Amino acid sequence: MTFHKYQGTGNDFIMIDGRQEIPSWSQTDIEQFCHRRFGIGADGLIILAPAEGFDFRMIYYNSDGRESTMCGNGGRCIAQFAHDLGMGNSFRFIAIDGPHLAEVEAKRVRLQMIDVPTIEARGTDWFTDTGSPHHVVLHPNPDELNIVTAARAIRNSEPYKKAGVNVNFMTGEGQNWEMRTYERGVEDETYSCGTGVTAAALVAHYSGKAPLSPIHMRTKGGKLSLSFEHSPEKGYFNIWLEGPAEKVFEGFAK
Ligand SMILES: N[C@@H](CCC[C@H](N)C(=O)O)C(=O)O
Repeated sequence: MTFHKYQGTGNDFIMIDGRQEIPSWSQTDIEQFCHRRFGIGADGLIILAPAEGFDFRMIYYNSDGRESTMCGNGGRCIAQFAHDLGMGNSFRFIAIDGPHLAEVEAKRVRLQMIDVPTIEARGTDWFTDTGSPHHVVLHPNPDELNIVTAARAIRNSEPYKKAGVNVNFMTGEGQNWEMRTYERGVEDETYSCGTGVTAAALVAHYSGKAPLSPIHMRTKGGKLSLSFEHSPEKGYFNIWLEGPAEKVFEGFAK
């Protein structure tokens, strides 16, 4: 099979052009492709497939080989992939959480995220769904945290235990924030998470610590920005995630 490798702020994906044929791989196959020692290595695998009425469909698998919910960095990378395949500069595609718009310019991609009507307080933390489920913790110094231990304790507790959750630790004020993310389905820290940045930035605004859009979020793999509008009736809407996305290499795997 021919594959392409993309990264968006260090969140990395195996990208497959499924326009002619959609591969029918097992969970074990995909887990093996994503393995960083015995495979190509990636946080996830994405298939660009045809979709009637849209430029393409995004099919996303976590590195555990299971199909999952929306991936924001994956959505930005697949738009860059579509651009590199000669499909244009702006796209309307369908993903598991619904339609998305994306705009590509000079290896930067803006992706419209789904509306987020609600953010729930969970003790002193927060929960929201930005296409994928995210638990958000305001933490004074995420850099000093043993993130795997801290995140797994939350991920494996109620109410998340069965379906899992992504866990984010963030700090900052005003328009400049930083965060670290533990991803469900990778079951480890990743360098960045687009739906996680979206969740964290919206929580920063909702909790009153970041009154203005856009919010700039530094992740382990680079900076992403989130712009949005908010009203008490609708919650968050017109949400755009922006940052770098690029092809790293392509190859052939047996
Ligand atoms: N890396 C992603 C999130 C991918 C989905 C997540 N691991 C889940 O299963 O919820 C992103 O950039 O949003």
